[in-house]
Amino acid sequence: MQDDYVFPTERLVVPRLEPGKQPLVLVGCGSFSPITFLHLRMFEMARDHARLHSCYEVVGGYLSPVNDAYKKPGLVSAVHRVSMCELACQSMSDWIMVDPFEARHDTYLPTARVLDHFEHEINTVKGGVEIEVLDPETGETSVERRKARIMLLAGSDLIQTMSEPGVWAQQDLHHILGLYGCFIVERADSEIDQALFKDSSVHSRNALALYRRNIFMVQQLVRNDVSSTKVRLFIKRGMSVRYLLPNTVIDYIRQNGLYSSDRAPSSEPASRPTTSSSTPDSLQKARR
Ligand SMILES: Nc1ncnc2c1ncn2[C@@H]1O[C@H](COP(=O)(O)OP(=O)(O)OP(=O)(O)O)[C@@H](O)[C@H]1O
Ligand SMILES: NC(=O)c1ccc[n+]([C@@H]2O[C@H](COP(=O)(O)O)[C@@H](O)[C@H]2O)c1
Repeated sequence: MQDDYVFPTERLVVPRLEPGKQPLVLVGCGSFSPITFLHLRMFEMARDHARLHSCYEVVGGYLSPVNDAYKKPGLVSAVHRVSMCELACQSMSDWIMVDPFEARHDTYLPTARVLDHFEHEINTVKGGVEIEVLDPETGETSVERRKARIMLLAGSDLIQTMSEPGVWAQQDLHHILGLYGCFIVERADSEIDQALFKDSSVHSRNALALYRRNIFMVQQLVRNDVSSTKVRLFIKRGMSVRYLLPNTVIDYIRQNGLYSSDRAPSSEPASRPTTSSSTPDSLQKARR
């Protein structure tokens, strides 16, 4: 990891928590090649869902673009993907941040390790997040620190892969779903089979059923089916992608000539993870 890395915290909000609510930080892991409006919208949907239907209040949101070593087709260099995510957040959001830690790491990082990084930075290094506390007797407010819950934010296609063999290490699933949890935004072409979560199903011993209470399903009340794959295809064909992603990102893509040819996405050398079965190659094979 490079020396100039600084964990971004400048957009963490300081909410006045209602009684019984706990602070929550959402971590969106993905390729973001390129980032679309739907990726940003996922954070808004999850924040509403948390406020209305859970004991959590979102205090921060992070995009964590995957490392180049993930080698997913269509992945342009992490330098570009991080830049596009930063442009999107700067121009479109006042609370979503980009953490380049995973993208800049020497090797691919399984999602469990990425969430550990957020837990470490927010709850160990910072000692938690700031929240506003109201003294009911005096009516005065003060700011105090509380540990934040860290959760993964993903689309329903990702949670489906959690029951596919070879994509996730079992110990990672127990770690991600048991220790952290996730907000899952439904995706048009990835209907969730509820049997995945039922104790009586054949999946009852798997992590999805075991930690069902830590998995929050977020309905898309206004369906948006945009995907990075479609955006890349449109650009390659010379078609318009306006209103599918921020103009700042469209300008960046044009200036850097991204996605217009089948050029290899990155020339950076990638080393392999050795700690679990979740190697980039095994993940991509399992998902083909
Ligand atoms: N239209 C969508 N609805 C719900 N979730 C989505 C949608 N598009 C992306 N996501 C989710 O956003 C996260 C990050 O997306 P990522 O860039 O990895 O995938 P993607 O947009 O499907 O890209 P690609 O098309 O390159 O596979 C993933 O968890 C994915 O499930
Ligand atoms: N074993 C793992 O940790 C594992 C498996 C599959 C996807 N992921 C993550 O999910 C995110 C999205 O991946 P896809 O773009 O392949 O859906 C990426 O950040 C990737 O690292 C992690």
